[in-house]
Amino acid sequence: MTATAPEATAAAGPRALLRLDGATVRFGSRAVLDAVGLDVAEHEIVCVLGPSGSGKSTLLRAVAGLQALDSGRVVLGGRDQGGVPAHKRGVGLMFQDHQLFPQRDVAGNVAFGLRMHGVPRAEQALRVAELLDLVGLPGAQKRAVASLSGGEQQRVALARALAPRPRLLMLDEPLGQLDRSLRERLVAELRELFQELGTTVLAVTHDQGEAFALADRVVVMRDGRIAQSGTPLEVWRRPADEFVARFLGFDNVVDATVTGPAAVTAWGKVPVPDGTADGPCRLLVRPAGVRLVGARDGLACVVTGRTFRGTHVAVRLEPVGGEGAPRLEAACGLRDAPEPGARVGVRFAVEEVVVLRRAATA
Ligand SMILES: Nc1ncnc2c1ncn2[C@@H]1O[C@H](COP(=O)(O)OP(=O)(O)OP(=O)(O)O)[C@@H](O)[C@H]1O
Repeated sequence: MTATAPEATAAAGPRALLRLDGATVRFGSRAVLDAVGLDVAEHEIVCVLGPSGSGKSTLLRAVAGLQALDSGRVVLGGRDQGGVPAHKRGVGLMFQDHQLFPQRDVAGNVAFGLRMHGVPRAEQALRVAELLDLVGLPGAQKRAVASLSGGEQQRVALARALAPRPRLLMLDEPLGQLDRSLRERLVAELRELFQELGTTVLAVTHDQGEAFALADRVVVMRDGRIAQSGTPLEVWRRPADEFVARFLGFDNVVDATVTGPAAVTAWGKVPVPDGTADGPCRLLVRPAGVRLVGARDGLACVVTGRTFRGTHVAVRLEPVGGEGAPRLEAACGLRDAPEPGARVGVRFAVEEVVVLRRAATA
């Protein structure tokens, strides 16, 4: 049975460098990759995102040739990779724990793939110098790996993966071990670097911030299937179903019955976008669409908490007296956020309302 979302196969068209077609991996009776269809276009940066155990690493390993498929195909550059061993696939891999060789210096690590390919020594040295410049470690050839910081080691690992000029670079939680501020800086640098080099990248991460900052296209996985595929903006603005919405941290989700321009919900009437079909559905209201008004207006709520998020304050709200009405989160300006305990009214802004597809049951 093919359970791939329709968006999953549509993105890249005939210029796909990588195509997965019905890719399935089973461990025992469980399909860890379940008929996955995915195209990655030349020069595209695709990030696969999903909770732990959703099959992200298995997908990478299958593309790399480190995990055999039970059915389906991996096609690279138009060629079916069935039977092609990992070292002949021309893909670069960088793993979370970056596995540098501790007994070799930086140059020895970066040149590893070049030595394997029999590149002459003088050429190796030139390429190593070029790559160290590129990743922001000029002149680091002779440094011992153990003397490098985590971020520097990550850059060496990246230089090593890029050295043989792989046609596809695959990153598994590339920045997983690093602290948040370094990760944010490196992810922006990585994106610029890949764009400059025209590298085609397939990365997996469970960190949505990382995926959204790095990718041209985000693929959200759930239980071995693709739940949604789209540009970061598309996925952010229109999460396809409740699973994706909640995975992105959107928890203002409620049962609704649509009649014309509004839906009846446990929060009262919520306006819905033009063209929404009448009938029952699940609705998401992004926090930016939960507008606080005077306590006598709209849905009566009490503020139960607030968290500063840098650019805004996330205000948690408990509807008052609404039988079973789910809690809400509102995004408020830094100066407008009410205190915990305050009574407020809530109105909903239609531009932040999303009708969710029913998630396929896992
Ligand atoms: N060799 C194996 N034998 C049996 N089960 C396996 C094997 N490799 C992976 N699995 C199982 O397959 C599922 C998917 O694993 P995978 O590593 O692909 O997930 P993931 O999304 O990358 O998770 P994480 O984010 O935790 O790395 C998990 O439940 C895992 O336990």
